[in-house]
Amino acid sequence: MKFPGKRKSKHYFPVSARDPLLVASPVASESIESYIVGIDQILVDIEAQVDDELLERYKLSRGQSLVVDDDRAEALYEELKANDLISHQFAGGTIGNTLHNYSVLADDSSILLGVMSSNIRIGSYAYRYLCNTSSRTNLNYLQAVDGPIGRCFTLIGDNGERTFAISPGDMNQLRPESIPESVIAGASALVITSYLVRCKPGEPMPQAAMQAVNWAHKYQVPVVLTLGTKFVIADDPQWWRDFLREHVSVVAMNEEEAQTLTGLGDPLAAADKVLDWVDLVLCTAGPSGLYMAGYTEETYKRQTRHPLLPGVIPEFNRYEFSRAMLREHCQNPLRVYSHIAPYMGGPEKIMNTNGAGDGALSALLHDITANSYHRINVPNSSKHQRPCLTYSSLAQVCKYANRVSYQVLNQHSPRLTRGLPEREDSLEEAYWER
Ligand SMILES: Nc1ncnc2c1ncn2[C@@H]1O[C@H](COP(=O)(O)OP(=O)(O)O)[C@@H](O)[C@H]1O
Ligand SMILES: Nc1nc2c(ncn2[C@@H]2O[C@H](COP(=O)(O)O)[C@@H](O)[C@H]2O)c(=O)[nH]1
Repeated sequence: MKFPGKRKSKHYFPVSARDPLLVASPVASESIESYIVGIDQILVDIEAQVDDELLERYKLSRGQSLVVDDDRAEALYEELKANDLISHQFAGGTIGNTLHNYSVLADDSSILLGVMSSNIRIGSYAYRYLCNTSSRTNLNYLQAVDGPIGRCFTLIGDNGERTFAISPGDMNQLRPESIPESVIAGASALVITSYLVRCKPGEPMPQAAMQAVNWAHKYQVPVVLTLGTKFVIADDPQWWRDFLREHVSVVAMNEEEAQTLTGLGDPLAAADKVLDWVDLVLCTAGPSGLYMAGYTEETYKRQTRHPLLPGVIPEFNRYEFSRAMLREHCQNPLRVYSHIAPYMGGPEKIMNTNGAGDGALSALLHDITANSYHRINVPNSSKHQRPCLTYSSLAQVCKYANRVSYQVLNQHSPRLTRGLPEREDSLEEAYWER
C-alpha cells in the first residue's frame, strides 16, 4: 500500500505530522494486507471516433451506455472496421477500471470477480483484457465461460464525449456460487455497479451480485455502488432508492444519474438528498468538477480554511476539513459537503471523457482502504480514536479524486498506466490559495 504514513508529501493525505505510532508499527513491514473486491461485467472497450449521425443511425443515446443486440453490434463493428475508425482497444468495464486504477494508485491488491473465456487465443478480446489489467488486480477468482467476454464500443464525439454500445457476450453469466465468501469477508470494501442488473431474464449476474452484497453485510464490509448510466436508474428510481437505503454505504454517480435518482438537477442538492439513504456520496459534474457529501460527528467537525462557497446549501463547504464517518457511528451526525473545480481548469485538450468518473472513485477507494489498512495495523493511533470511513478530509479526497480524473481525461484509456507523481506543486495548498 502506498500509504500516507510512508509518503514524504502530504498532498493526498493531509497529515501535518507523521504519526509517531507508525514508526514502531507493523505498517513499516507491510504485515497485514488490505484489498478491495469488485464485481464487473468483463468488457473490452473498442474506441472509435464517430460523428452524431452514426449515433443516430444505430439508435444510441449520446453520453450514455446502451446494450445492442448481436446484429446491430456486428453491423457497427463492420462499419467501424471498414472505415478504419477503430483507434484503440483496451480492457474496460466500470468496476474493472476502478479496481485497476485503485491498484495502480495504491500499489496494492484488488480482487476482480466476473467471467473470463476459458479458451483464450493470443490477440483475442479476452487476451487483451488480461494483458491490460494491473498485475496487482487478482484475476484468480474469475469464473470460466465457454463464450466471449463483452465488447463495449466506445464512440468518441468531436468534443471528446463518450457514448457506449454494449455487446454483452457471456459477461452476465457470473453465478452466485462463484462469489467466494472469504474474499468478501476480508475486503475493505465491495464495489459494484448498477450495470450488473442490466441483464436478460434468467442471467445469473444479479443473483451473484446480491450474494456478494449479503456477505458484505454479514462481515460489515462497506458496499460501494457506482450508478453507471442514468438509463438503468430511470427504469425504476424507487427500486434504486430502496436498494441504497438497505445495502449501500458509499455511492458514486455523475450529475445526470443523480438527477434521475433524486429528481434534483443541482448536484449538491442531489448529493444531499442521497445522504438520506447512504453514508457518503461522490457526485461528479463534468466541467463543473465534483462534489462530496457525508456525515461526521458534530464534535469532531473541522472548519475549512478555503473560501466558503455559495450553493443551494449556503456556505456548504464550511466543515469540509472533516473526515467522513458512517452515520451509525455518529451520536450527533452532521452533514458535511465539499466541492472542487476541475484540476487546473481541466486539460487543454480532453482526449476523451471515458473513465473520468471511474478514476475519481478509485481515488476515494484508495483513501477508504488506506484508512482501514492504517486501523488494522496501528489500532492505537490517534487517527482511530473515532471510527472514520476515510483517512483524509472530504476536501482532500475531492482534490485527489479530481486529480485522478484529470489524468484520465488526458489519455485515451480509462485505465492509468502509472501512479501519480509523489510530489506535485499544483496539489500544494499554496497552489490553491494563489
Ligand atoms: N469537460 C471537462 N472539463 C474539465 N474537467 C472535466 C470535464 N469533464 C469531466 N471532467 C473532470 O472529470 C470528472 C469526472 O467527469 P464526469 O464526466 O462527471 O464523470 P462520468 O465519466 O462518470 O460521467 C469531473 O469531476 C471533472 O473533474
Ligand atoms: N460493467 C459495465 N461497464 C460499462 C458498461 N457500459 C460502459 N461501461 C464502462 O464504463 C467505463 C467508463 O466509465 P465512465 O462512466 O467513468 O466514463 C468504460 O471503460 C466502459 O467499459 C456496462 O454496461 N457495464
